[in-house]
Amino acid sequence: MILMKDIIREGNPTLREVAQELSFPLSEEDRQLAHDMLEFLKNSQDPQIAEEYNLRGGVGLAAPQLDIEKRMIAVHIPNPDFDEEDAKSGPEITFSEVMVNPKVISHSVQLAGLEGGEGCLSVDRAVEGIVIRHFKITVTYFTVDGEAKKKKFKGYDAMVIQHEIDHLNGVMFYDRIDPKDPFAQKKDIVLL
Ligand SMILES: CC(C)(C)[C@H](NC(=O)Nc1cc(F)cc(F)c1)C(=O)N(CC(=O)NO)CC1CCCC1
Ligand SMILES: [Zn+2]
Repeated sequence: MILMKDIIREGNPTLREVAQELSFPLSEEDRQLAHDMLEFLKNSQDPQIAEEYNLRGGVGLAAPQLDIEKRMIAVHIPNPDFDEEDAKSGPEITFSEVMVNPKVISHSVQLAGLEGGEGCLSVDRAVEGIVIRHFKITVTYFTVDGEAKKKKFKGYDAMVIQHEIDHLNGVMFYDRIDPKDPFAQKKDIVLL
């Protein structure tokens, strides 16, 4: 199983590399990697397992964070409004998938950012400021079995996916904080 010690931290040059596309069919090794990445996210969101193995609760992970320069990301996004007492609150998990060779093929003009800023499993410090991203994105990607997919994301899910795809291109979240206006007071952005 993937542990925090397997996640490389800022300063490791791999985090600034552009990762390579995978070809299909995936090798057994790449299929195992995909499984392990998604399992890490599920483990990290399980209070018992996270405590036992000292895992930071993660919603997304990109292969370069494991020092593997391949275009593969895993996301396991809880529904912030989920309430087990209220069936109307929707599913517990909004999106859970390993995305191979993901690509943003179009996006909204409208910008957005998480009001509380962002962090990163590879960054052991707080970096303040609004990370400016697209409010809506359309993404093509392949599943582990090589099935081509195209999906639209908006809001929080779109933020997570953009954060992970950035890792495939050597971009860190703080690269997208405007140093002259870190709290984006002068920008027309949707605060999430
Ligand atoms: C860096 C960290 C703070 C751990 C961040 N988690 C997070 O923002 N909230 C969270 C965690 C949960 F477990 C369940 C939940 F619903 C919400 C995260 O996983 N990432 C992923 C990452 O570092 N990928 O490389 C950072 C997020 C910042 C915005 C998008 C992803
Ligand atoms: Zn990250």
